[in-house]
Amino acid sequence: MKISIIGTGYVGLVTGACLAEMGNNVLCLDVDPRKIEILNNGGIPIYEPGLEVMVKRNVAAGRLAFTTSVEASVAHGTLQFIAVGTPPDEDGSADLQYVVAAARNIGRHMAEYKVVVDKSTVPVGTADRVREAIREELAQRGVQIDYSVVSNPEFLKEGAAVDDFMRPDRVVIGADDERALSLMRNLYQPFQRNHERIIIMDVRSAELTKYAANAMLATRISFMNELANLAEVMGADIEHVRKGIGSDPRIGYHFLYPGVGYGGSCFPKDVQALQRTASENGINLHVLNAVERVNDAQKFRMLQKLDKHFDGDLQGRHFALWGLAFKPNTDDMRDAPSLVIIRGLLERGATVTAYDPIAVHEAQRILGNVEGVRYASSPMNALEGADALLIVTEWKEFRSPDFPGIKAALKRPLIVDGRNMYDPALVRGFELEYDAIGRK
Ligand SMILES: NC(=O)c1ccc[n+]([C@@H]2O[C@H](COP(=O)([O-])OP(=O)(O)OC[C@H]3O[C@@H](n4cnc5c(N)ncnc54)[C@H](O)[C@@H]3O)[C@@H](O)[C@H]2O)c1
Ligand SMILES: O=c1ccn([C@@H]2O[C@H](COP(=O)(O)OP(=O)(O)O[C@H]3O[C@H](CO)[C@@H](O)[C@H](O)[C@H]3O)[C@@H](O)[C@H]2O)c(=O)[nH]1
Repeated sequence: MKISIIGTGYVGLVTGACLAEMGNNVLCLDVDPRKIEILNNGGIPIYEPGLEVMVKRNVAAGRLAFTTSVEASVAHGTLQFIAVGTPPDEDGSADLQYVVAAARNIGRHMAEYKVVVDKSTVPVGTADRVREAIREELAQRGVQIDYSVVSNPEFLKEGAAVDDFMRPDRVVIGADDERALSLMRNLYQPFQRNHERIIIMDVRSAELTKYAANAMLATRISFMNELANLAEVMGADIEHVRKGIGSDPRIGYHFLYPGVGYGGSCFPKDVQALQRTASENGINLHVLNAVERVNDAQKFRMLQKLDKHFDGDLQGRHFALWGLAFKPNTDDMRDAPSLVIIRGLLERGATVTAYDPIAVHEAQRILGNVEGVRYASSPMNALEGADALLIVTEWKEFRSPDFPGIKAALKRPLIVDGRNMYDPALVRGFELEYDAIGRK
C-alpha cells in the first residue's frame, strides 16, 4: 500500500519504518528540513533502539523515503497518516494547530480519494475538525473529491517503540465508513497473524480511548507514589506492598513503580488535556486532578529528602546525578523529572554533575549553558567530590554498580534513589546510607 506519514518525530518515524518493514511503500514528510536532511544522509534524528537499522534497511530496499515536499507527500499515499505534535497550550488543552495545518495541506493538494488517519493524540471531536478543514480547502479550490477521516491512536512507549509497533497489544481503529475501514484492516492484518488485535469502534470512542489509557496508567503511578510516601512514614516497605498487590491478576504488576513522578511527552500533557476537555464540557475529573497534583509534588520528593539529610541547607553542596532522560532507553527530555530536580538544586545554591548514557545532548539543549551543571562521561566520573549520589533514571547500567567505589568517591556515603533500584540491605552492607522512595 502507498502511505504518507506527516510528521517524522518519535511516532511518525517509527510508524513509517514499521509499515515499510511490512512491505508498504512509505513516504515521510516533515516541515523541519534538518530532520529530513539527517534522514536522507542515512542518520536518524532521535535515539530509539532498533530504529536506525530498520530505517536503513527499508530505505535501501526502496520502500521508505523522506521529503519536505507537501505536494509529493499528498500525491504519494492513499493513506495519509497525521503524526504531528499536539503539545499543551497555555491552558493545558491540546494545541491542534499542527494537526489542522497538516489537514489543510491535504485538502489543498489532493487529487483523488484519501484516507486521513489521525495517529496524533487528539481530543474527542478532532476528526470533525480535520474533516472540516479539508472540506474548506476543497471548497476553496472548487473541487469535489471523496475522503475519509479515521482515528488510529498510537500506544507505543519510547525506548521500546519498534517492538510495541511491530507487536501491538491492540490496534484501535475508529472509523465511520466502510471504505476507509477496509483499507485500515488490510494495512494492519500482517500485525495480527497470531491473534486478533484490531479493535474497531467509532471515531470519538477511539479518540477517547487513547486518553483513557494514558490517564489510567498515570493514575496507577500517582496512587503508588502516594502510598510510597505513606509507607515511609508508617515504617512499611513499598516494594513488598507492590509485590503483594501486583500478584492479584486484577491489579497486575505493570506500572506500579513509585519514583520521582511520571514525565515524558505524553502522560503530563495528556492528563492535562483530558481534564481540559472534561471541564470545557462541564465535567470535573476529580481523580485526574489529584493524579496531576500528586505527580507535581512527587518531582520534589528528592529535594525534600536532601533537605532532610542536609538540615535544610543545600547551599554550596555538590551532587552527582545519574540519569537525565524521563525514562531509560530514550534521549527524550520532555517533562523529565530530572529537570525539576536540577533546577531545584540550583535554586538552593547547590551544584550538579550529571551522567546519562544518551540524553546529555538534549539536557544541554533544554537547560542551556547554565552555571552549576556539569556532565560526566561515565557514572563513576560523576561522583568525584559529591555530597551524595542521586539516581533519577533507572538505566540498566546502574543496576550493579561498584558500591565500594561509590563509597570511596563520595564525600558523604549517601545514595538517594528516586527509582528504587537496589536492595537496601545490600547497599547498607557496603556502609552506604540509602534513601529510596517508600523503602525502609
Ligand atoms: N512520543 C510518544 O511516545 C508518543 C506515543 C504515542 C502517541 N504520541 C502522540 O503522537 C503525536 C506525535 O508525537 P511525537 O512524540 O512523535 O512528536 P515529535 O515532536 O517527536 O514529532 C512531530 C513532528 O511533526 C513535525 N511537524 C509539525 N507540523 C508538521 C506539518 N504540518 N507537516 C509535517 N510535519 C510537521 C515536526 O517538525 C516534528 O518533527 C503527539 O500527538 C503525541 O501525543 C506520542
Ligand atoms: O511504574 C511506573 C511506570 C512508569 N513510570 C514513569 O512514567 C513515565 C512514562 O513512562 P512510559 O509509559 O514507559 O513511557 P512513554 O513513552 O511516555 O509511554 C506512555 O505514553 C505514550 C504516549 O502517549 C503511550 O503511547 C504509551 O502507551 C505510554 O506508556 C516515565 O517518566 C516513567 O518513569 C513510573 O514512574 N512508574
